[in-house]
Amino acid sequence: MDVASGTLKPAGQKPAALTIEGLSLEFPTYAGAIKALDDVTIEIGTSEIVGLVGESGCGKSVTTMAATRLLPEGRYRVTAGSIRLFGRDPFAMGETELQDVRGKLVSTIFQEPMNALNPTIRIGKQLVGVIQRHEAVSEAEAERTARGILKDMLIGEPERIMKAYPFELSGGMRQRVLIAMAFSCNPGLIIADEPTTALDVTVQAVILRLILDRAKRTGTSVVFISHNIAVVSQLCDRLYVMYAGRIVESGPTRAVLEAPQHPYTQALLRCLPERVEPKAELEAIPGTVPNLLDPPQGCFYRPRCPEANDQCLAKPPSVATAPGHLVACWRRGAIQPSSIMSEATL
Ligand SMILES: Nc1ncnc2c1ncn2[C@@H]1O[C@H](COP(=O)(O)OP(=O)(O)OP(=O)(O)O)[C@@H](O)[C@H]1O
Repeated sequence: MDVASGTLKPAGQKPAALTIEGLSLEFPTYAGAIKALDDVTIEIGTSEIVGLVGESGCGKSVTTMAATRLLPEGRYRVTAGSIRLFGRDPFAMGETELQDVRGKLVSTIFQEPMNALNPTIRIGKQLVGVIQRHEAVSEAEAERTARGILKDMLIGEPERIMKAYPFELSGGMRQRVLIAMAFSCNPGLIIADEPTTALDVTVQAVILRLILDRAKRTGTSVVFISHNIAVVSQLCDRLYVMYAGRIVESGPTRAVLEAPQHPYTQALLRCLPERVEPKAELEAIPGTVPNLLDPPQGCFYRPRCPEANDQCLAKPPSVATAPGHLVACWRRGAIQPSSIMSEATL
């Protein structure tokens, strides 16, 4: 099954970059199990640019970290579902295979580049090290590749940057270096986990564009993770909207923006600062996100949802409302979606 579109794929087609089907995952704690993911289904096709959006703590990072086995081993339990990275099960991989996959097939760009760079080693040496770890090339060749990718990241003086230590660079420059590192082994999939949240707004757009442009040129799939639906909408072919560990809506970006069906997606769009008049008060979604130790019965958005009724005491199934557009809501269509988009200024 092609999970994204609900259609059958022709036999022999290349496996998707990432397929997650019905994944449920929890963190056991003394206070009980934190149910971080519940029945999450996601598919990222080859060369596809996909956004994963939702409020802080909804499970965006846990989803992709589970897929790349970056969650702390022994501290979580997968209670249902499956993951395939380029057709392979990451949970069936040994440490060597896993190291090979991370870097060669999948690279993650995190929010804080300082944590990902070694502060005591010059940038050039780190970049060359990454390239040589994954490709049998000479040091001179790896240096040439490193310089080329840095130039691609609009770094005017790659020589100077290669000689620098991480602390000598601005936050934006460090993030460009990390992006260069992520692309340096031509991975099939890049996971960009809030890569610009720590940067100035002016730098953010440039960095996101750099990732997108390079990915498009190289045919790399990208998952952009963000709490800002406006930001990812400008970059992605498809969107997944997450709430309290569940995917509540997914579909082609245009369809989700122009006809959002889930009251949570509609609320996210209403709360965009971009559509608020200058000096007007910003709207917020009333209520708070549920406690994942003890989530509410049925639809997790029910306690905050203005449309909820007794039917919402049962878990809503994911239903296709248009080709590739899936919504998990009993009350889908209860609000006229067009009224939201006509107000929004995306
Ligand atoms: N190692 C862990 N141990 C216990 N709970 C965890 C662990 N990692 C994540 N969680 C919990 O899992 C839930 C999902 O977290 P996650 O980091 O995926 O959210 P997120 O949507 O990426 O949020 P943010 O936008 O703030 O990064 C949260 O309730 C979080 O507290």
